[in-house]
Amino acid sequence: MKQAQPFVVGLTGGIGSGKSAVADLFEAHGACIVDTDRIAHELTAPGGLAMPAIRAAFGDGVVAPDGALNRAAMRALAFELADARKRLEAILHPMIREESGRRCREARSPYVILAVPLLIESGSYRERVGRLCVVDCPENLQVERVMQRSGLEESQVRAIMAVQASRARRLAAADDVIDNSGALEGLREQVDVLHRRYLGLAASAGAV
Ligand SMILES: CC(C)(COP(=O)(O)OP(=O)(O)OC[C@H]1O[C@@H](n2cnc3c(N)ncnc32)[C@H](O)[C@@H]1O)[C@@H](O)C(=O)NCCC(=O)NCCS
Ligand SMILES: Nc1ncnc2c1ncn2[C@@H]1O[C@H](COP(=O)(O)OP(=O)(O)OP(=O)(O)O)[C@@H](O)[C@H]1O
Repeated sequence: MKQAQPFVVGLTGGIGSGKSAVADLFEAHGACIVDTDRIAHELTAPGGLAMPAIRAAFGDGVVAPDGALNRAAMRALAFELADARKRLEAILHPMIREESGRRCREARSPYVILAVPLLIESGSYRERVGRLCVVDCPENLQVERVMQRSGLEESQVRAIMAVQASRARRLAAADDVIDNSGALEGLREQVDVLHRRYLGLAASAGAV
């Protein structure tokens, strides 16, 4: 008999909005998490499947001595030159799509959280999800939190935000919105409510 597929909930939000913090809370409820940022990092780790193509496209300057992607060098290229970003995405995105699809199919929880920063921007992910959950906070908080976490300058964070969907566009596409404009503790209760909702949706969809 064919194995039922888990119900897929797409989780998105701008850089630093709090997707990882939210995903951790869903995981604590037993949901499988498929995180495309994590897959992108795996593909670009030492020996990563994407590294030969990245080296061929951009040269040794974007490769660290251990063979991993030199993320700072690549970031400088990708968020300053649209053409470089497109070439990087053309290498990574098909690999990320394939691997995230495989992980979703193999997930064995009633619903799976598919965390994708560029979900709104990408039609192929929207087709894949049964529900779209957006983590939202004001842009100045995104900037503040990313600067604190990564040591990037404000202009660097804003350059990344400039190539992402706007807050308004994300909110317009959302089925569910998690407000992360307050303290981290405020997330738990919102995730509890959504967890129950997603269990119900998964059951009606006939997922495992
Ligand atoms: C340019 C790179 C090397 C910079 O690495 P860095 O360690 O600084 O960032 P990291 O990968 O952890 O991503 C952090 C955040 O940046 C944003 N971001 C990353 N890539 C992109 C992109 N192509 N377009 C818009 N925003 C992006 C997302 O919000 C993401 O959560 C890296 O982001 C990358 O390889 N990007 C291309 C792959 C991609 O599109 N990843 C997004 C997930 S599908
Ligand atoms: N409500 C909050 N209050 C204070 N700090 C927060 C809050 N939510 C998230 N953070 C912090 O902000 C940073 C970004 O959060 P998180 O990594 O969850 O976002 P993200 O959307 O996954 O980011 P990215 O797009 O860069 O992967 C982290 O350092 C996190 O600990």
